[in-house]
Amino acid sequence: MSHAAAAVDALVTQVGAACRDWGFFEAVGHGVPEAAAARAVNAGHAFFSLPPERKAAVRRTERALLGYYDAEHTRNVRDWKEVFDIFPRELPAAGGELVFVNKWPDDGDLPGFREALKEYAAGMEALAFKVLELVARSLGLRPDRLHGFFGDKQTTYMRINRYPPCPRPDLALGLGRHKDSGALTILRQDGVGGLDVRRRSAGGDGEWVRVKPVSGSFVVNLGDIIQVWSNDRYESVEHRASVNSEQERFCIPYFFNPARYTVVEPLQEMVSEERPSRYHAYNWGEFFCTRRRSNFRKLEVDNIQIADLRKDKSCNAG
Ligand SMILES: O=C(O)CCC(=O)C(=O)O
Ligand SMILES: [Fe+2]
Repeated sequence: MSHAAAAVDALVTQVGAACRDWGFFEAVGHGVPEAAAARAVNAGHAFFSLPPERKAAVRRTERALLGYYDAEHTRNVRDWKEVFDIFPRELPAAGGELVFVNKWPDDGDLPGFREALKEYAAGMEALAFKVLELVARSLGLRPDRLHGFFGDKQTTYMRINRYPPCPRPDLALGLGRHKDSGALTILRQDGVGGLDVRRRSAGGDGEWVRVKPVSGSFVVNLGDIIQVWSNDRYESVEHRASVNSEQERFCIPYFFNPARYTVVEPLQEMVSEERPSRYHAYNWGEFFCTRRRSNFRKLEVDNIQIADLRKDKSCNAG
C-alpha cells in the first residue's frame, strides 16, 4: 500500500471511530483557506452590528424562510440568539410552497458581505464532500456512494449565529437541545465556547460535554440522515448551545442537505437479514419543511423527530 493510501485508511478508521462513539469530531488540516473563514466571520459580525431596522429589512417570514430572524424556537422553547440564513445554492421559488430565495442586505450597508459568505460556502461544500467520502468509506461503501444525493438541487443552508450575552445563563439556552436533521453539519465557532454535546450512553441520557474551541478547526457532526442511511451504525447526537453573561458567542454552521425529493431510508448495503431496515422511508423535503415551519412559535406538541420514523419505536436510540 502506498503512503498516501495508508494515510487515508488511517483517517477513515479515525473518522469511523468518532462517528460511532460520538457522532461528532473536529477537523483540522481541512484545506479550507483561513482567510476565507476570517472574511465570513467578519462579514457576520458586521451584519449583526447593523441597526435593527436594517436587519429587519431582511427578516424572514413564515413563507420566505431565509434571511434574518431573532425569535426562533427549538423544540418549543425560544432560543437566546439571532441568526441569518442563506442557501448557497439558491432554489427557484415553487408556487404555493415555502420559499428559499436569499435575502441579502443592501450592498451599500455591507460591502462584500454576499461575496464573503459565498466564498466561504464554496469552501464548506468542498470540505463537506471530503467528509462525506470519509464517512462512506468508514461504512465500507464506495467513496462516492453518497455524492449523488447532493447535486445542484441540494437544500444545503448556511447560518450565521450570534448568541448575545445573557443576564441569566442558568435560565436560558442559546439554542435548545436538538439533533440536526440533515446529513452533516460543519461549523466554525469562535473561542468563547458554549457548544455542548451529549455523550452517548447505554443506559439513556449521557452527560453534556463542552466542545473545546480549537482555533482554525471545524466541528463536524452527523445528522439524522446519516443515522438512517447507516441503519443505526451511526447516530446523530443531541447538542445545544449554552450562553454566558459576559461575552457574545458567534458561529457559522453549514448544513449539508440532499435535494428535496430525496427519499431517505437505510441504504441497501446497510440492510441484511440479520439487520433489517430500522426506518420507514420518508421524504426529506417534507421533513425539512415541517421542521422549519414549527420553529416560529411554541406549539402544544413536540415537532417531528427522527425517532418517530423508527419501525421499532420501543427502542429509544435516536
Ligand atoms: O452554536 C453552536 O455551536 C451550535 C449550532 C447548532 O447546533 C445549530 O445551529 O444547529
Ligand atoms: Fe445543531
